[in-house]
Amino acid sequence: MQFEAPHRDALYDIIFNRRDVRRDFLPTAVPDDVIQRLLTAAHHAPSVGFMQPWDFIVVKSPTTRAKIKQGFVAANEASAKLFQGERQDLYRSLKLEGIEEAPLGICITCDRSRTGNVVLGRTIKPEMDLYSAVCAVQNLWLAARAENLGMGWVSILEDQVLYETLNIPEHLDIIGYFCIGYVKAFQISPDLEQFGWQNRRPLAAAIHYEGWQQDS
Ligand SMILES: Cc1cc2c(cc1C)N(C[C@H](O)[C@H](O)[C@H](O)COP(=O)(O)O)c1[nH]c(=O)[nH]c(=O)c1N2
Repeated sequence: MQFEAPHRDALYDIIFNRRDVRRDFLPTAVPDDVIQRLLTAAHHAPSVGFMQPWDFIVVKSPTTRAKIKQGFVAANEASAKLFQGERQDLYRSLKLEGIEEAPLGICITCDRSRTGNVVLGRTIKPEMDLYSAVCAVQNLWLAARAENLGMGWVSILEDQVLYETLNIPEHLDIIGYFCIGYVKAFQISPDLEQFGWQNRRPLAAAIHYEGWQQDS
């Protein structure tokens, strides 16, 4: 298949308009066929040795989400204390999850033992399976945006909370917990930029031609 300009433009629109969404969620349920499309997109991510090390745990129950939220609250309090003075005040003012507001949660795990010990492409760099699972995250994020669904990554959470609440087998690694739902509006720029936490770095500062230059 040869893609034309409208396909290309649509993909770039999705990439540039994807946001980490933690506020403005609507309670509208995400239909099962939409969830299936999202997970199919995630499942088509690249993976080292074609390991497909991910699993997807779909969470809809408000009771389960309330338990996960409790875990966030504890982790967020501990995290806030790591910042000092005004920075801590700013941290505390940020909305960093939408666990209870978003009607859908998805936990993505990584089975590092899937397909055996010696995996094509992971022989030298063992972390490649984890990176593969993160590729599934990004597919999910972009597919969600294409469905006009907001999605937010919640990493301010002890893994143990997810192992216990979601009954996740110990041999799986936890990649992340994601809040998903329709939203009132998508923000144009990242919340962390809007609220003065961190600006986008200029692209030029991130590009290095022919190797790392002394002054970069
Ligand atoms: C691995 C990882 C983990 C987290 C995040 C992202 C990623 C990649 N981000 C979202 C992050 O703050 C956001 O992506 C950046 O601020 C850029 O904003 P946009 O994603 O472009 O809207 C995030 N946001 C948040 O509110 N709570 C969180 O716990 C996390 N954790």
